[in-house]
Amino acid sequence: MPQHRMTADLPAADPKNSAADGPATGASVHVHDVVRTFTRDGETVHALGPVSLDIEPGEFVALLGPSGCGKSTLLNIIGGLLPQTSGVVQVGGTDVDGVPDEVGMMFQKAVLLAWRTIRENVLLPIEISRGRKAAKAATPRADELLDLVGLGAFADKMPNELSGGMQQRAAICRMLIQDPGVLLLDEPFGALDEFTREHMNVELARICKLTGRTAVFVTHAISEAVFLADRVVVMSARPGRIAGIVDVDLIKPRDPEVMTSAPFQNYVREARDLLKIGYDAASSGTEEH
Ligand SMILES: Nc1ncnc2c1ncn2[C@@H]1O[C@H](COP(=O)(O)OP(=O)(O)OP(=O)(O)O)[C@@H](O)[C@H]1O
Repeated sequence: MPQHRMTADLPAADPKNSAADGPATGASVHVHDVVRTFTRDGETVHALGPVSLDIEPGEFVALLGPSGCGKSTLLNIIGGLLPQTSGVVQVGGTDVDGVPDEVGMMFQKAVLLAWRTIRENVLLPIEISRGRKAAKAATPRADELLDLVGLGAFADKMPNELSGGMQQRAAICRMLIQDPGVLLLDEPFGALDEFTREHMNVELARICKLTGRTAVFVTHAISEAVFLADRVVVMSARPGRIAGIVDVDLIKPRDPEVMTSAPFQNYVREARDLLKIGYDAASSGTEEH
């Protein structure tokens, strides 16, 4: 990390802090018999499905599965970035056709614009969708969100002055600025060191609990999935299907200490067994192309 970069501690959880209050609850997600194929070198690649999944408003779902099983494909279909080949996808009860207003997305890289300040980056989605005037009017809200993730003092800094974890926190604010009911997160902290990643997961869980938003979180990491989720949806190797679902009945908010507990380890084992079933099914010849 260059020396001029700054770091900031996350603020302690404050139940009274309502800066990220958006809709009272998150939106539902409905996925029914969704299939996605791609054409590669003239051949059809069966990447996903059929997959069916219903996610309740305010629920936190982790999509867990081996590399290439179609997790990102499913997330991008829910987020309207990629059309399904067949099947039905609804967010908030409405068919997905393009990126729904209710959806906010976050990826492994924060991809902040280098020539805009942190605050201006957070305001970018509003500027794109509703213009500069609306973005200016939303400045107090951007500052509230930056406060919420401990970046209040960094609003006027440029992205290259912040550490990777701080840039991801700014990306969380950018995702929340339009008050989306559903957060779609594709390995958002995968590029961060383990300690920062753990902090970010605690922070994300806190924001989701505080605001009641629905979240769909893609990960390869079993313990991360169990730590964050109400339900861990385990996918089999390509073509990705649901191998099974683990209901995680651990009180929230969760402290990282919970990871050493016996119930947590049991959930991890359950998810690992389901992953193994998915691998075995794929390697025994049921995998399609
Ligand atoms: N645009 C595309 N064209 C052709 N094949 C694709 C395309 N996008 C994805 N695929 C294939 O679909 C399958 C699923 O890809 P996807 O990225 O959704 O998997 P994933 O589970 O998210 O993987 P990872 O965990 O490694 O990111 C892979 O075999 C991938 O190569």
